[in-house]
Amino acid sequence: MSSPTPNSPNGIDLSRARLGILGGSGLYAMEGLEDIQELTIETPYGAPSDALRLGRIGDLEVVFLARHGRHHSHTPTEVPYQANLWALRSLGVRWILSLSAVGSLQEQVRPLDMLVPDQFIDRTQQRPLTLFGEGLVAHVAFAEPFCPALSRLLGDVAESLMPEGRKLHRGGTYLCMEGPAFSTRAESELYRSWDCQVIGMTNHTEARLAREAEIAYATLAMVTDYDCWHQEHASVTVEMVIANLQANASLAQQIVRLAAQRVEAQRPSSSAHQALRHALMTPKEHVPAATRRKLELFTAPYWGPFS
Ligand SMILES: CSC[C@H]1O[C@H](OP(=O)(O)O)[C@H](O)[C@@H]1O
Ligand SMILES: Nc1ncnc2[nH]cnc12
Repeated sequence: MSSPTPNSPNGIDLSRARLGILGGSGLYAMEGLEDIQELTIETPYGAPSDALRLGRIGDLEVVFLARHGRHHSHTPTEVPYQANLWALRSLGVRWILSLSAVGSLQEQVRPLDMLVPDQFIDRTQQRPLTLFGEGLVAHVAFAEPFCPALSRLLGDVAESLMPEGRKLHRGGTYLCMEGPAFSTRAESELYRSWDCQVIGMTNHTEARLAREAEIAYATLAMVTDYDCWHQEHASVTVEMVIANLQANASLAQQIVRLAAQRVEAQRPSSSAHQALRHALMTPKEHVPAATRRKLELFTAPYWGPFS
């Protein structure tokens, strides 16, 4: 492992780390990304959602990936989350900004507002639970599922750019549902009674695997609808989501560009960067060779290279 530097107080060298941007519904490309190379990467978990686009914002190297694919071909269940996270980490990504469409579960969180969540409730049923297994058990901490420093940076940038009359909400619980159908009214009311602020279908799975991949993760949730609970607003449709996303698209791109500049300047360290330090349960000599090889990307900082 590299020795500690002022940029890496927890012992990880962040001076050359890259920023990953995961684009969600309606966000299939990143404006302002320069010198783009398209990378087709095979991973131990199969192919990622699409080619990864490596480029630059200022002096920061940035990797963009459309989580549903650039033509929106993967359902929230089908997104190859494990492959996406492996591919990003293999390219040296240590921070992820996730851009996502969400429905609002609370009156004060209005369509066209944005929210930087700090918690999740997971209601998915058919998602990968881990990057590990096959003879190597890992239990990472996930009480704080989002990186506080990266979320603060993102919230500060978003707040500074929000137009009059639209609000940036800091904190709140993102309810992650399986989909692809939207919720029933009874479900929507249940999640409201749990004091969830927003609902989506992708971010919990991604954040959990990002933690295992030791990548700091923060979300810019773009509110597109009031789901189906609001008496005075029509229930969510894809048409409604896309219309409101389009209305927010250039603002979202602006927020990401400015956030990337701040990441470049601050290179924030995160406890996520050391999530595996006390999480690897299986003694390395008891891990099957094929699994050691498959998971070397994640274990090498602790166990050294596997030859
Ligand atoms: C098109 S509405 C439902 C769809 O939108 C959200 O996608 P993402 O999180 O990738 O922005 C939601 O999670 C659903 O996948
Ligand atoms: N109401 C909603 N439910 C789930 N995912 C969404 N994405 C955008 N709006 C949503």
